[in-house]
Order: sequence, then C-alpha cells, then structure tokens
Amino acid sequence: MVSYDDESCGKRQRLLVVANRLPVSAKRTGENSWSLEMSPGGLVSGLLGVATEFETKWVGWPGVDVYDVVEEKALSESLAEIKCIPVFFGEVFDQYYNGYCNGILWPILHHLGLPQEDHNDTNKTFQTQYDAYKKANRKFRDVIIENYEEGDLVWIHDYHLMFLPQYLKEYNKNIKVGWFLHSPFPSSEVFKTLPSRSELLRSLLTADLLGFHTYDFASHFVSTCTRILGVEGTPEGIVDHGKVTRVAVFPIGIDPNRFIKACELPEVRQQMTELKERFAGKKVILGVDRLDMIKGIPQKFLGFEKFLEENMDWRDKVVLVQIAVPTRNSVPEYRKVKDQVHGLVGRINGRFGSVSSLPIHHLDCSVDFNFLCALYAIADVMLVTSLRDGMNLVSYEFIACQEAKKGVLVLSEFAGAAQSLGAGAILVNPWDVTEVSSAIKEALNMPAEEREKRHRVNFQYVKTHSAKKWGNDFMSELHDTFSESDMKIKKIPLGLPQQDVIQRYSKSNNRLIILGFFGTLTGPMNNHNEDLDLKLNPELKGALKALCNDPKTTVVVMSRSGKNILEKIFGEYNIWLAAENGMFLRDTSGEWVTYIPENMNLDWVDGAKNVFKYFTDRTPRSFFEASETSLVWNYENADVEFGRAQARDLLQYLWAGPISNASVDVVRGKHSVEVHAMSETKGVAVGRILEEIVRKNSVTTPIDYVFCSGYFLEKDEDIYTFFKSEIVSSKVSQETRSTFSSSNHSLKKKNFSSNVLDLKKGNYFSVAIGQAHTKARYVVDSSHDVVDILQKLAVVTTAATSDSFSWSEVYLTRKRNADSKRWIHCINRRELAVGDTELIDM
Ligand SMILES: O=P(O)(O)OC[C@H]1O[C@H](O[C@H]2O[C@H](CO)[C@@H](O)[C@H](O)[C@H]2O)[C@H](O)[C@@H](O)[C@@H]1O
Ligand SMILES: O=c1ccn([C@@H]2O[C@H](COP(=O)(O)OP(=O)(O)O)[C@@H](O)[C@H]2O)c(=O)[nH]1
Repeated sequence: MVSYDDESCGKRQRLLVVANRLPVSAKRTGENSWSLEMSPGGLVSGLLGVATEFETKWVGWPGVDVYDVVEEKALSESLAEIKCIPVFFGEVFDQYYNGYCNGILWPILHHLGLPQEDHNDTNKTFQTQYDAYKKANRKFRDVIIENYEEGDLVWIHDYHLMFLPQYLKEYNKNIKVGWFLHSPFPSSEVFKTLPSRSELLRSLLTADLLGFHTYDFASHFVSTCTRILGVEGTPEGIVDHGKVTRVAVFPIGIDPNRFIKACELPEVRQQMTELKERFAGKKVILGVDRLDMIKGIPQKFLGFEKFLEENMDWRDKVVLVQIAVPTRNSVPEYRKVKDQVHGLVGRINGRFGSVSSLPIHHLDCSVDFNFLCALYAIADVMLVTSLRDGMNLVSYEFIACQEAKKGVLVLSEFAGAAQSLGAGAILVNPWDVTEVSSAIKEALNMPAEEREKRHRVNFQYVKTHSAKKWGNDFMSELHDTFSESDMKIKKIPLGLPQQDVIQRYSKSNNRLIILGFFGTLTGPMNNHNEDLDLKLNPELKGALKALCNDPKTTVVVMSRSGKNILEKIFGEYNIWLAAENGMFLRDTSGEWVTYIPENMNLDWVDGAKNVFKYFTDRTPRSFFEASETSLVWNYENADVEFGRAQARDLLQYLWAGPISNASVDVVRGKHSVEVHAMSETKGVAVGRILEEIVRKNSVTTPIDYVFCSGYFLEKDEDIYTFFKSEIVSSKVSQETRSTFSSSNHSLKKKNFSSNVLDLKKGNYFSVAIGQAHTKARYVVDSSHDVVDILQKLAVVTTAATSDSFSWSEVYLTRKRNADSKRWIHCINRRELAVGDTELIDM
C-alpha cells in the first residue's frame, strides 16, 4: 500500500471527496440553526469507511435548499466543524437532481431507458435539465477551486458529476482527478440513446482514473467509448490521441466492524430480543431498500406471493419485513413505484393475512442504525431482488450481522454484489417470479451445515474487502496513474539504440540479460497453421547458446509459464529460469527451487481449470496453459473478435464461480486471460533472483550491464523500473536512496549496494515489445528486433570468447533480416576485434 505521508514535513496527503450528497444531511431546527444527520444510501455508507490516511474534506450538497446568505453562512460553519464544505444550488437543484440526474441519467445507467420528453413543460425538456446539470457541475467546480491546494487529490463520485473532471482540468490540468461510478454502467446500445452522450464521455476521459464496481460495468464503459467516440480501448484503459485514461475495477465494501460491534451492544441485543418475541414461531425474511424502481421491490413481493400460493404450510410461519427507505420523492417515477408497491402489499396481505398476522410488514421509512443491525441479525433470509444495482451494500451489511445466525442471502444476479457474494448466496433472476419463489423456499429449508458453509465464504469476503480497502485501492491507483502519466508525458520511449547496446555490452565485464518468454523468444505467432505448441524461435538457438555460455554473461528467462514448459524448451541451455513469475527458480545446474508461500490458497485452481477447458473447447485455436499456481488462456490464434467475446464470458464465469472469493490476480492481456495466485510481480521477483544469482555465482565484480526485454503485462512492467531506479539511485547519496521511492519493490532494492549492481554508466537497456505506453526506456516493434539484437550480442560474445568462431552459423540464422545480414557480412570482411563495434555500419 502506498504511504501518503509526506515524510519531509509530516503532513498527510490532502484529499477532497466530492459527491452530490454530503455524508450528513442538515435539518432545520430553528432560525439559523441546524441538526446534522447521516445521509441515507450506500455511497455515504461506503465513504464513511474510507481510510483515515488522508487529510479529507468533503464537498457536496447538505440535503437542504438554502436561499439566504446568512443561513448559508451559519450552515457552512456547522459543516466546517466536521470537515464538510457545502455546495448550494439555489433554483437549479430541481432540474439538476430530480431532472437530469434522477429522471434521465439514473434510468439510463440502470437499463431502464429514457423517459418521454415533455415539450409542454419547458422546465422538463432534456435541454433545460442538461443545462441545469452543467450549471450544477460548475457550482461544484467553483467550490473546489476555492478550497483546492496544490497537490490535493480530488476524488469525484457518481453520475451527478460527470462534467466535473473536464471543468477541473480546464481550470488546472495538473489537478489529480479520479472519478468513481457507484451505479452500473449500461451497455453501449442503451447509453447511445442519451442525447448528450459524447460530451459526457469526453469529459470523463479527461480524468486520470475512472473506477467502476465490477468488470462488467468497466468493460461496458470502455466499449461505449470505443463505439461512440472511436477511441481505443486497451487493457490499461482508454487511449485517445496518446492520452491514457485509466479504467479499473474497485468493488466497494462496508466497514464490517461497525456492524459486528453494533450487534454486541446491549441496546441492539435488547432490540433483537424484542424482535424475536414479536416474530416468535415465524421465520423472518428481510428486505431493506430505498424505494427505488431499480430495487425490484414489486418483483420481490410477486415472488413472495407465489411462494405463499404454492407453499400453504408456510403461510403462517413466515413473515416478510420490508424497510422501504423514502427517496427522490419529487421524481414522478418514484411516486409511481411507491403506489405500485403499496397496491401489492395490500393485495398480498389481503389474500394471505389474518386478523392476528400479516405476511408482509412494510415500512415506508428509514430506521436508525442500531435497529437496522438488530433486524439484520435476527433475519433468517435476506431478500435482494434489484433489477440492476451498482453494488448493494445491504447484502454486505446483512452478512456482517449474521455471525451468530448464519442466515441465507438470496441475491439478484443483477446486483454488483452478485460478483463478490455469489459464491455464498442463492442467486436469482428477479424477473423470474418462479425462481424467486423457489429460492425463498430453498433458503428457508436450507440445512444448518450448508448455511454455515455459505456464510463463512461470504463473511470472509465482507471482512477482507472493506470500504477502507476500496478507498485505499482507488487512491493508490490514482497516485500511481498520475506518476505514470507524468512519466509518460516526460518521456516517450525511444527506439532501441542498437549501436549503444552493443558497444556497452562489449565493454562490460559482468552482464545480465533478462528475457521474457512468450511473445519474446517464441516469436510472433501470426500464422494460423502454426503448431500451437510453444517453441523457441529457431532463429535464436545459436545466439542464445553463445550468450549462455559466455562466462561474463548471465541469461535469465522470466516467464509466467510453468516449470515444465520452460524446462522442455531451455533444458539444454546454461540459463537461469524463473517459472510462474519467479515462484520457481532454476539455476544453471538445472535444479529448481520453490518460492511458493506456505499459506497460498490454491483451492480455486480445479474449478478455474474446468472453466478454461470449457472455453478452450469452444474457441477454435485457443489454448490454455496450467501450472501449479496459475492458468493462462490464450486466443492469439483464434478469431480475435470471437476470442475477445469469449474472454469476457470466461471472466464472468470465473468471477461468478471459482475465483469469486479467491486471492488471485486476474490479468487480461491483449489476447489472453490469466489467473494467478496472488503473487509477486516480475519487478519484485527479480530482486530475489538477483540475490540468488549473486550468491550462486559468488559474484565478485558488480553486474555492470543489464539488458531486459519482454512482451510483459502492465503489472509486470515494474521489472523495467527496478533497474532504472538503480541508475538514478547511484547518482544520489546512500542516505537519500533509502527513502527514494515508497513502493515495496524499491525497498527491496535498496539492499543492492554498488558492489552488486553498478549501472551508473547508463548500462541499462529496458526494451518493451510493441507497447505504445510502457515503463521501459526503449520500444521495439516486434520480437524480431529482440532476436536481432541478441544475435548481434552473440556475435560480440563469440568473437571475444572463441578464436575459431564460425560466422556462417550466425549468418545462417539471420537470413530474414536484411540489416543484420549486412552487418554480419561486414564483420566477416573485417575480422572484428572486441570493442570494435563502434566502427560497424549499422
Ligand atoms: O443520494 P440519493 O439520491 O438519495 O441516493 C442514494 C445513493 O444511491 C445510489 O447508491 C449507489 O451506491 C452504492 C454504493 O456504491 C451502491 O451499493 C448502490 O448499488 C448504488 O445504487 C447512488 O449511486 C448514490 O449517488 C446515492 O447517494
Ligand atoms: O433506513 C435505512 C436503511 C438502510 N440505510 C442504508 O442505506 C444503504 C443502502 O445502500 P445500498 O448500496 O444497498 O443501495 P443504495 O441505496 O445506495 O442504492 C445501506 O448502507 C444501508 O445501511 C439507511 O441509510 N437507512
């Protein structure tokens, strides 16, 4: 985790959290006096759990309209005490919040389509509401600017503030802006209907980081941008004219301890006792939702009605308690849904109730926190039937309160929470009344042992994926994104300076060559008739052998592939092999050493393997590799469009099943999906490997030359910066060096003193293959270029180590590359001497 402390002055990183709603809402208690209460809704609950690592201020609407300057001042002062800064909207509020936000954007985001435009009411046209929306976003901008200090991070929340990133960047392009969407993002087909679609998307793309709850929502967003704006969607995010907007997934959580502790309070225990007495002899099904059409309350009641119809024996043994928290009452659609819900409650209670008992207890109100916890704790079943929901924190809160009871969560598959809690819940399609009814029955009859098992899985998830983690993950990514984009602006990677690479190689005494395997040494695999077995590029064999046999050169192949594959291919070479990103290391003697952490959980592997096999069978020319701790599905040779679609489905299957609660890294490569037990990155592993090399080779002269190249995934690109910092760090004093970078990787690095690594002459070449954006210093177009340079290095090595070297061997392997042929031809003629490379015509 990144530390945000500025050590030099002891200050914490300042953070402005900007959301439509402040965590508290003001209630007028008298003239110029206010009481402040916690605002309802999951966004506020989530944000309350965000870490205290930051010096945080909140910017948002205080929940009341204030039209008088004196009143505004009084309220602002009360809010300032709790670090809240109000935004007052005046007359714009109705058209902004009820109109554009909740009448237009909310239904679109939840796949409900646009409402009918009312041209007779000029206040209700899309245009007037859109203008109000922009005006409200400008009001936010003004308040932020007033309170902004250089270096502040600005974290914007939700669909209310989609123009804010653009407005802030227009004011000052250096403001660090992240934006997170709490609701779902719809498919492009739905978003396309929005008249202002392009402007909204363009504004979002000015942010540095965009976050979503689930992979689905993020990928909908990317494909919407691709289709509507014609920008490029990459695994990193969206690329538009060279600017990268990072898009990533951050599933929100709750503060589980707040709920766990509340359930132990005497007053909550008392409320629990009273509730149990009140519902003695009955099972309690609980629903807690804002009274919003997306929450599927009517569908819930219809499912429950069907259950009562079909299960007579349960009629007087079960009760559904529904807390329907009032919300957005000024939006007509919300009033309609309220009427609909009331109609259904009347009908069902009329049909199945008696003088002494009613099947549905429906409350049109919010409840206080303690009572809510008591309800969660005594419920036997939690019923969530959202038609679409960003996350649904109510499901998390229920699980946190169920340590004693271990009740069952019945959860809509259309809630974001289904991705995270799907393993322990009974998932339902809320539109299928019969399925909801059956799920209720299954939940009520579920044996204790199974309830316990399901609860355990979900409880573990809720405990570990807290709101605090969510906040930290987002902030950490924002921080990194910004430093990366800083780097990108400052330095666009250059083409490889071959001559320099060779000259420096020839002049150094202890060289390290680190190479990726797939896509680096295998060569491009574009030929559809090619054998799919991974093979070493035949053009490399001679060169690699020469390099590996040079006592002044150590060659390491670092791959996500497993031991068996690497061994099969490189068994005959005098080479170091780091399989599964360094979890297995084989030195030149051929012995493997394992670095798998003892507590690594690999329970997910078998289930995931089945999913990989299923998709491999159904995607011609795709294949998958399984190793001890990881699985890689590759569709480079399949039809790319089909492969991509299959990859999306495969990920859904994985998230919904085998890996839903597992500690894994999921990496979506250009043509691959990889699942790895949470492990080190290549950048971290390389430190350890370096130590081993130094130990094993009893290094006496420092490594004075590093060449590192690969077709690496973004997260593994820290391997490039590992050595890069060594160059920088050799320029700074030892003391400064220990605080040089805050990342874990560099902390490991500081152990390497200059008698192990000595790259100060710039003898470090990090070379990415075919990546537009990379942390490497240099970029080459394809693995052919890597082959080419390795062959040239091999020539130098061979010339230096052998008197009777046959140039024709190397020459034969380089038939395809005209430049190289010319170069080798030239060597033949001139009888190259070591150190002579600068004279060669490249
Ligand atoms: O502020 P309101 O208009 O009263 O609405 C309350 C909040 O509703 C939405 O909440 C979403 O955020 C939750 C946390 O991420 C998520 O679990 C849930 O699925 C979403 O519906 C809305 O996005 C917030 O802005 C509102 O504050
Ligand atoms: O009377 C109530 C009942 C519930 N909640 C809270 O409202 C939030 C609902 O969040 P969720 O993510 O489930 O949905 P949202 O309402 O944000 O769409 C949860 O944190 C609940 O604890 C509340 O504030 N008052």
